Amino acid sequence: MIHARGLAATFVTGKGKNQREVRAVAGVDLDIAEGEVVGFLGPNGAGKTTTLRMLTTLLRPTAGTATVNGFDVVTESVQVRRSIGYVSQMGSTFSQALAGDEVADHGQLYGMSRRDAVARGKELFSQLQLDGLWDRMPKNMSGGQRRRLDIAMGLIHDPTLVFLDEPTTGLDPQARANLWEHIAKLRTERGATVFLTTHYLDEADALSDRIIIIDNGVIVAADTPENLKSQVSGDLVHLEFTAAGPVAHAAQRLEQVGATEIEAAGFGVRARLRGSAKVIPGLLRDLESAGDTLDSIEIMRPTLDDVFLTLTGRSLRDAEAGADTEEVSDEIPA
Ligand SMILES: Nc1ncnc2c1ncn2[C@@H]1O[C@H](COP(=O)(O)OP(=O)(O)OP(=O)(O)O)[C@@H](O)[C@H]1O
Repeated sequence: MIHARGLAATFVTGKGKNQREVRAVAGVDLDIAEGEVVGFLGPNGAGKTTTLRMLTTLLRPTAGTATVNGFDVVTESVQVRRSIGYVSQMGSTFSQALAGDEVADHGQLYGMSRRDAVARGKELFSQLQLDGLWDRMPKNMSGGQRRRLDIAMGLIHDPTLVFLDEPTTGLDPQARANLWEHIAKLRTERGATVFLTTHYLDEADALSDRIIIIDNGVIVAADTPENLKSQVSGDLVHLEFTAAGPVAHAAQRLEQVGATEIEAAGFGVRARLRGSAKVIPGLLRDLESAGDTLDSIEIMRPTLDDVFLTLTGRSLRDAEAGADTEEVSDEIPA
């Protein structure tokens, strides 16, 4: 479905002495099979949107090659565009038109007859829980409804491959969860392949068969969420005692059972521990028989943020905080 080799995009920004090159995407290889839901994850400015724009033919690669649905993104851009659905980060519904008309117009742009476009649009409105909103202006819809309308526009011509750029950004948790359901159904009910960018770790985890992590324009990992998380060195275990006394003993016991990254502070100790479900009961018995009174215990399974931290040495949230926030021009090549 999608194959890319050495895909790269470099932008030149500024003028004269201030001119500089930004390597937004620095040689990306991708292979995405039919029916996969792939989450493309990375901090702000990592190169997600730029990669997506190259794959959807909105931006010409500086180097490398890519085929989408068997068509070359540079020499067969028209065929690529016709065969995909694309829902951009900004959404596409700004006009004063009624929602249903916009969706049907969009279908006609793809060569559908008005009749087919309206019929298909109505079907999509019903599937995306937009019933009754055909004659409403998008500006009078809620954020979640507008995002689902964007998705209806992206699906009107029945593409088998759908690109979604940050589909749930700005939505409240309930609207996000609702959109997740619809995205999951794209595959289960329509057999679509979905390539979505996000910086929500929970979203990537919940929706994707496979996750591709990009950082500074380079892919740093590509695997199933489970495999990625199993690379992280164990669960995070946090033991809290009623006094400082037992902390040193607990840290020692944790070390003996193979824990790493042991940190003791105040009345507590935290560490990474592989197979914690098997090890913890014995450890607790030992502590109890030594008279160490435990106040609380918390065991946290590794998250995709831990994966990002292991791979890059930074937390995804810190990476976001330090992201390049420079204003950029929007170049769409001829
Ligand atoms: N048209 C442009 N001109 C100059 N620089 C650009 C342009 N588009 C993107 N960039 C730069 O390329 C880098 C990657 O940007 P991109 O939008 O692909 O990141 P992203 O991972 O999608 O980020 P976000 O999560 O914030 O959408 C950033 O440093 C950005 O400033």
